[in-house]
Amino acid sequence: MGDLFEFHVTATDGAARTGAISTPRGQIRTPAFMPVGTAATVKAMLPESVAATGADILLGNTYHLMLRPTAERIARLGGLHAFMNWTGPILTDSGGFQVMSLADLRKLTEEGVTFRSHVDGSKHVLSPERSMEIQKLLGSDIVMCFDECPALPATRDRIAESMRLSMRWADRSKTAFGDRPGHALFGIQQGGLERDFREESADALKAIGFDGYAVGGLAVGEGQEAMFACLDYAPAMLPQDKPRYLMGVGKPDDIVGAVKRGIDMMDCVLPSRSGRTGQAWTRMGQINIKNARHADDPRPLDADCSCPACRSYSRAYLHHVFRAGEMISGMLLTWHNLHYYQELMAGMRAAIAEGRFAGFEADFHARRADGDI
Ligand SMILES: O=c1[nH]cnc2cc3nc(NCCN4CCOCC4)[nH]c3cc12
Ligand SMILES: [Zn+2]
Repeated sequence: MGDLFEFHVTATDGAARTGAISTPRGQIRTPAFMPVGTAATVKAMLPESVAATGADILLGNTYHLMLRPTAERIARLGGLHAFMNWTGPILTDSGGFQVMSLADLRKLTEEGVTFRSHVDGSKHVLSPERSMEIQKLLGSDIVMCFDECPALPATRDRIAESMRLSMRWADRSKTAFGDRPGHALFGIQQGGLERDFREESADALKAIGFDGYAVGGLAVGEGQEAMFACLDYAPAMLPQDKPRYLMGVGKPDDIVGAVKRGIDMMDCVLPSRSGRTGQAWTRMGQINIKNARHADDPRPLDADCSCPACRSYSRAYLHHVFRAGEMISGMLLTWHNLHYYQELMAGMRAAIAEGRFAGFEADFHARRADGDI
């Protein structure tokens, strides 16, 4: 019996890789996109619908679940998989990123972060140890280290100080995580856009040793050009035989550029959040379905898309239900967007396996019109 958590690269094309992560709850085909299931649900989707889009793994947010319904209650009810009826792998984040962006009255020390819930004002603590305890109670398959992600732009001193704190927290996370066969702990590289700090962070993480490595500290306002410039060197600093996870990314063209640079896993609220606001992502570009010009259009969003929205509904219908504020509007566009994202991942996996990623990338950009279509 091999390791319960194992990553196999089956083909490479330049820096791009394709393969699979085997876990006790099933395979994760890489490169993989993880839909975000913030409060134990991918908003507007049934779990079986999320599976039908081709997603192998979901992301759960520790910050939200620890506040409501609490990790202890989810554990008493059998863990997050049973609770939300998702039998595949789940990755949970550590809560560190969201506590800094969502909570009130935060106080950050070497120990961790104390804060008040944005839900009911109750006081809470997050630390490497408490984050590991929460993620264990949730039963997640891939656990993220508790880290600090500095907002950009930031001075080199601030970036170095924050990165070194995150590395001390990574060590404490690993100690608190312990030895849990079949469960993985991922470290998170920090260092902003500073090559030397990225190297120092990668070295620190490799010395501790993790089952996978995330590239953190990006998609925080630096812009695509600066993010790609960092991805031109940062992923290669991480072990090539372990999964590399780029956190919080992104738009379809961000995703193609990240996979090109050696990223194996990504997550983003964009396809689901923008689906609820009427923004459809397609192989031809973006469609804002609320725009009046769709009111009489009998065509589907994308005639080549096999999702339920494109198979059975016109742009005119989607325009109507969005304008009328009907619940089906968010359901259909979320499903389409998640389906499109998974189709993009499947297309890249096949292209890398067949050594034609450059052609895939060229075709991806050639198809996309600028602006609304
Ligand atoms: O270093 C990190 N450590 C732990 N979690 C993270 C999460 C992160 N999420 C983003 N970006 C998210 C950007 N989203 C784009 C769509 O709209 C919501 C924000 N960057 C991130 C960096 C980190
Ligand atoms: Zn569709």
